[in-house]
Amino acid sequence: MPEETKAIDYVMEAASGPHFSGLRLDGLLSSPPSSSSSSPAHRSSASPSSAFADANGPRQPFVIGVSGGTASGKTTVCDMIIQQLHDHRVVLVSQDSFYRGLTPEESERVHEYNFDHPDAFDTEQLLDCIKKLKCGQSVHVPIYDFKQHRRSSDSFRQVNASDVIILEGILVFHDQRVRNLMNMKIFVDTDADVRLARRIRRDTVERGRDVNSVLEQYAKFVKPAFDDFVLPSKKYADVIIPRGGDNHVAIDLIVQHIHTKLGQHDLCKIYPNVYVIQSTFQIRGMHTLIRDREISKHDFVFYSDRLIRLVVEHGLGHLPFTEKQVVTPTGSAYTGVDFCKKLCGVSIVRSGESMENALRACCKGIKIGKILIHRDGDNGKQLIYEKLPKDISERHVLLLDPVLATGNSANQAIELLIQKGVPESHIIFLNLISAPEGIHCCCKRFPSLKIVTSEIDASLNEEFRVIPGMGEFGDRYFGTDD
Ligand SMILES: Nc1ncnc2c1ncn2[C@@H]1O[C@H](COP(=O)(O)OP(=O)(O)O)[C@@H](O)[C@H]1O
Ligand SMILES: Nc1ccn([C@@H]2O[C@H](COP(=O)(O)O)[C@@H](O)[C@H]2O)c(=O)n1
Ligand SMILES: [Mg+2]
Repeated sequence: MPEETKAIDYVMEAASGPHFSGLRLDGLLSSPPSSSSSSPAHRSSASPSSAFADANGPRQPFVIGVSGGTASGKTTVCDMIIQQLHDHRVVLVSQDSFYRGLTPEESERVHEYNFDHPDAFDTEQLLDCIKKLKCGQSVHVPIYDFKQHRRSSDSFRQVNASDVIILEGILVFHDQRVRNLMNMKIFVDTDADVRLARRIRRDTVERGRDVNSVLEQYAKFVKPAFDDFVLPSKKYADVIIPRGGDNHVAIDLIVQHIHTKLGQHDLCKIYPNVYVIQSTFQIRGMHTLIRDREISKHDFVFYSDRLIRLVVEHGLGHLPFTEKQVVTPTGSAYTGVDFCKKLCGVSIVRSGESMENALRACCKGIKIGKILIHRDGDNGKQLIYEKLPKDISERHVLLLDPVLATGNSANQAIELLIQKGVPESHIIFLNLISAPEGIHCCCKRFPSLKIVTSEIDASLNEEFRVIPGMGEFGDRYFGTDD
């Protein structure tokens, strides 16, 4: 297959194959999403907040390299990707920012300076910057002035930690050490005549050049360096985008791919029945509020309720449905689906009761049973009280508990439901946050159980409390923590 005509999905495949396995990609490697034929819900997952921390320790940002000849549309493509990744934190770092300053002699004879040679860049500084960003540190990126051919001596651009780092520039694939930091490499492939025309327009309008100097520089340095350094680095690309920013299909596919890579928590890969709701800045904002120890009780309840509602809605998406046709007021037929009727909720008392209102708000007249697991003394003995619908074995059960910590109570509750005749696969356990230990505990014992959560936290501490967690949810929600 000629390189120019490489189908985007073919190169995508290459990107997620051996290339990725060779890199540290904690939590970013994904498996294909699974969905049951009767369940319209999509597997999606983790969040901006989990880009750096997950069950297996720090998670690194996703680094994308974008290369291509001058004026091929690199910056334009990056801007489009950033726009479409609106619910993730994305930073753009340009290789141009790392142009070396010129010596006075070089400045005097600037027309003889080759800005397209790899030596024109301070690659050590670029490497240092990307390495720091990968570790979650903020960096100061130089500001380069194309009119003066120098960096600003007194100002920098502060670039903060993010989920996605995009590094763009004509020679970002030239140095192997820089390439090795990238999780995905994109080459913007635009016809040379088009590039030259764009460059003339851009450099005369934006970079203070005249047409003659642009053409001279192009013939003397830009074109030879493209042939010697830029074009040979195209072979390192995972994805080649013909026509740059005009290629909306390619950009959509790239964005989808990045979403998938960012959206997969490791535990979701290990346990295909674990679902983490798709994170947005709204969801992250709500988590930030309810985890804040200083929040008022009123706000804690308000934002918990909002989040619980989202988890419940997502959980309902995993229920089976039947096809249903209705006639609209225009007299036309609309083919849709009918909700699953054989359904009930079961809350694990007491904190699970905080989720009952959201369930009632979503499912009119739903029956809700209760399970109370009571520790009897210090000998590990537990008493279980239950009040469950009589026909529970015929129902799908939404089991409610806002925090999954060790998984012990959840396992007892699930065991009881199974004893009552509920098939394991008919139980959906809904919670706001889950500790990895709890997920392991429940999913190993009940592999057909589904878990829907809004965030997976880092771990449990020695006191078996979820970290960072949100404290005693029931006490905070019902106001008994004073
Ligand atoms: N698809 C396009 N159609 C028309 N003009 C474009 C297109 N892509 C980029 N340009 C213009 O061409 C110039 C170079 O694009 P840019 O994205 O800055 O390229 P690069 O970063 O590769 O040098 C800019 O002035 C930009 O507005
Ligand atoms: N002082 C400078 C520095 C760089 N250039 C040219 O910029 C091109 C790279 O930027 P793109 O956005 O086009 O990728 C490169 O080809 C250099 O020739 C310059 O003209 N003056
Ligand atoms: Mg550019």
